[in-house]
Amino acid sequence: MKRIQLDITKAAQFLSEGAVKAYEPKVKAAQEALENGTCPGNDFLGWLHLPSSITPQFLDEVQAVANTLREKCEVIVVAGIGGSYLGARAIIEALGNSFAWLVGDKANPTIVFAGNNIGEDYLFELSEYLKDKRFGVINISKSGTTTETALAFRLLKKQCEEQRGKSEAKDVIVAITDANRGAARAAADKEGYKTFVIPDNVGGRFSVLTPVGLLPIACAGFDIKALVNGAADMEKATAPNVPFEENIAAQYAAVRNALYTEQGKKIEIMVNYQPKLHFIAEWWKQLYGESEGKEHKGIFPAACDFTTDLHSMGQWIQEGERSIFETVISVEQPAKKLLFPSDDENLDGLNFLAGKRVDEVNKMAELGTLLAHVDGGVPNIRVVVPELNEYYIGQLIYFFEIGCGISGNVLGVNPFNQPGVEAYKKNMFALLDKPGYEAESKAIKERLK
Ligand SMILES: O=P(O)(O)OC[C@H]1O[C@H](O)[C@H](O)[C@@H](O)[C@@H]1O
Repeated sequence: MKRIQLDITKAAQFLSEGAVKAYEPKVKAAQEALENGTCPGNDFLGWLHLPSSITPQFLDEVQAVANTLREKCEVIVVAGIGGSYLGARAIIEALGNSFAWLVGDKANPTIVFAGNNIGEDYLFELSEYLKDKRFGVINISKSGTTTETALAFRLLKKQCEEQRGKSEAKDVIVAITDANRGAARAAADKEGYKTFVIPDNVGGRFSVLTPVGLLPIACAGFDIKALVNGAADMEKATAPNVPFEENIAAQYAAVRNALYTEQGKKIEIMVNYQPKLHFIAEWWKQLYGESEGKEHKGIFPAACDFTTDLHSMGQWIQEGERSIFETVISVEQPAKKLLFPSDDENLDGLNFLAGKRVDEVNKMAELGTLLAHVDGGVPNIRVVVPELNEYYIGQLIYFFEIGCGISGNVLGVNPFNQPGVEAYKKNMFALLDKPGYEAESKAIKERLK
């Protein structure tokens, strides 16, 4: 099996000589602190050796529950937000057919997502769509109290029970939540749902290799053993004993910190050339954004889909403020093969491409863009993925997780908390007159007068 590769040469050229190497001691210290559990947030390190500690028996148990849902449901609604949503969606979309919901795939259930917004139209339209479907629900929330998810789940549970009857609904609703606390746990215990526990020491954004990601991914028909294998191989390849030059997570953490502190590159744009990777970037944005954006520090993680966004954001990237760098996920081999046909009339002038694979054009777009953006002053990091399958996606996931753990420690923040996300919730509850928020309600309404 191949390994994901990292090429930082087109980023390092923007830095002073030896700048990446200069980060070696800091990166080593960060890795040791993670390994020894001496870093800030050390009660959230359960993800660190998760891939190598998942047993085949556990994966069999997840698969068995997935098989039951697959048998009994034509649609499975995955309810969750943030870390309880993005990993599953990222992997399912990266591995799936781009038109999954249109192709009438009889072998696999349709997976849809809810609980990640409060859009009334979204929820109404979802419930309309589900009306004549045999559907099940995976209710995912680590805290078990997240409003968006709880709201969607209340609607979905009611609809599922109305359509299938309470006792059958019980068999197609699964909860993934805390072992003891939260409303999702209370409902699961009362109704007798099958449950999986999100370990206390695995934070939401690091939880994709727990049942949070594994169950929906298995339900979609993908190989969770290969996924975990890929992650476990990357765990080995990025272990603290791997020399700095060979450790791609250490290199990634070093180069992005060097670009940030030495060159003032405050925005990292994750770029893909395969539309099905869009949600990998969404997952990555939460991982790095919530981990590093605190104490008024941190690189802002952004994302673009190329070549799509070259026709919109391309101008800004080429010539706007020079505060950005790019991290490109480059897929070596597409899964499918499509050749450009020749055309006798050649009205579009594209006969020079006849007989070439579509990917050959995509790769030249990628190379041309890389050179243009580097010429325009945008440092470029390339993450090369051999192909999009479960094994390499597993590698990619762990690479970004460990890279994030190291990078956040090098930056000097606690990468495993997210105190800032509470501010909007407090205001929202106060504005909605949630019981227990009486004083806040009064204060916020004063401000709005
Ligand atoms: O899994 P839950 O407890 O429902 O949390 C879902 C998400 O929402 C929170 O507000 C946090 O910002 C995220 O880190 C978390 O992943």
